[in-house]
This record gives sequence, structure tokens and C-alpha cells, in this order.
Amino acid sequence: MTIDRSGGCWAVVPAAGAGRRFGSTLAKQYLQVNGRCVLAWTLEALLAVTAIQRIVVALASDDDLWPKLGFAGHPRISTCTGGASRAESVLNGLQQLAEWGVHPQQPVLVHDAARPCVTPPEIERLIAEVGDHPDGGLLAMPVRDTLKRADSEGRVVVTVNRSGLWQALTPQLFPLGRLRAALERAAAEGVEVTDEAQALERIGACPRLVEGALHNIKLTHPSDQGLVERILAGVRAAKPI
Ligand SMILES: Nc1ccn([C@@H]2O[C@H](COP(=O)(O)OP(=O)(O)OP(=O)(O)O)[C@@H](O)[C@H]2O)c(=O)n1
Ligand SMILES: C[C@](O)(CO)[C@H](O)COP(=O)(O)O
Repeated sequence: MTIDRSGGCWAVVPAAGAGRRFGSTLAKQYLQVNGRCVLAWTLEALLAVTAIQRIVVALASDDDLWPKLGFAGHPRISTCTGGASRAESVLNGLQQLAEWGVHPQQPVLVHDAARPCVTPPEIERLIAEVGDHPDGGLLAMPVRDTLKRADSEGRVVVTVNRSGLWQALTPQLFPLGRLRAALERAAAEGVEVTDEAQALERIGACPRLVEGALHNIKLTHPSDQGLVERILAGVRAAKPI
């Protein structure tokens, strides 16, 4: 097991979600957008980054759509079975990398299948700025709007001071071994982390925030679909991959 010093990394794509907030019987990662499904858009962006050696896609155990996408047998793509939570799906992907003999210090990039609008230059910037730093890093956006905390009736309780606040995006990039240990520790302690950085923060790391792009939105609610369509018709089409 030797570390690849070429600056390369591996990737895990959590794609095993049910899309409950999206409210469709079809899992949102398989929603057709501009003639291609969300997951295919996402994988196309990752495959365009030559520093990414190989990608593990964590799929739901009952996923019967993956074979229809045309990526089965792709030399840089493999799959594993996802878990009951995003964190568990990511952990299953990391365990797959470890079984392939990927060095524990090798950087691993985790990117949501539900973020199809990311562009290769953004991914490359994260890899360049974070590299194999033990604390890793993530794409994120400084909060632009005034933030309100609401009560259960949708009324403002308080305005939250937004200085220093960022909203986390993906991809997020961390050394394989440290990320696995951090996710395993959170799971053992019954803490469901909502991103990889939170797991690292819990063990004392200070991940680097790398400014991402507003168009790298996560398809979450039905109202996001129109925006994702317009972004993919624009940003990604403008720079065909
Ligand atoms: N058990 C899970 C849950 C989520 N994900 C993935 O994690 C990413 C971000 O999660 P989210 O947007 O919450 O997706 P869902 O869990 O599908 O959505 P919801 O929470 O509305 O059900 C998605 O690509 C989703 O497929 C996963 O791999 N395994
Ligand atoms: C990882 C993430 O996309 C960073 O913003 C986000 O935490 C995922 O949250 P979700 O509820 O699993 O979509």
C-alpha cells in the first residue's frame, strides 16, 4: 500500500438517498434534467477532473436504475451499497477504498450525487488548495443574506449574526484514514453528522473553507428543479465537458 504522490485523489459519491423532501417516487438522483439524469451530470463533472483516480458510487440496496445509466463497467467507476444515512453511505464507500488498498493518507473527495451543477474547475480548486492536508477542506459559500431563526409557527425569533458564517457545499476533501476514523467515531457516539467536515471537527480538525459557487446547489425540494435545469443549461453547457 503506497500513497499516490501524483496529487491524485479518490472520490465517493453518496447516491443512496430516497429524496423524501423532493417528494417524488423516483429518487431525485435519477430525475431527468435537460435530457440526462442528475447522477449522470454529477459523474460527468467528476470524471472530467483527471486528478480523480477512481469513483465509488454508494447506491441504495434496491437501486435498479444504475445499470441503465451506462456507467457500469466504466474503468474509473465502481459501486457499493449505501447505508441508512448519508454518513453511513459515505463510510461504506470509504471502506471500499480501503479494501482496494488506498493509502490512509490519500485524499478522498466526497460529493453529493444531488449536486449536479458543480464544475470541474471548482473541484480542481478544492484539490489544489487543500491537497493532502490532514485537516482537509470543503467547498463552501460565505452567507450573503440576513439570517433569521424561526419559531414553530414560522415567525422570526431572532436575527442570527451572519459574520463568519459559511454554508457548506460539496465536494469535501479529507485523508481516507482520518475521515473513516472520524465517521466511525461519530457513529459509535450516536451522532449523525450532516457532512464530512463535521466529523473531522469533532476530532479537533479545522478544515479549510474554499469558496465555491452559488450555482453548486443541492437538489433538495421540488422548487429546486427549475433552477438546476437553468444552471445546467447555462454554466455546464457554456463549458461543455
Ligand atoms: N442514506 C442516504 C441518504 C442520502 N444519501 C445521499 O446524500 C446526498 C445528500 O443527501 P440529501 O440531499 O438529504 O438526499 P436524500 O437523503 O435523498 O433527501 P431527503 O433527506 O430529502 O430524503 C444525496 O446525493 C443522497 O443520495 C445517501 O447516499 N444515503
Ligand atoms: C453535505 C451537505 O450537502 C453539505 O451542505 C449537506 O449537509 C447534506 O445534507 P442532507 O440533509 O444530507 O442533504
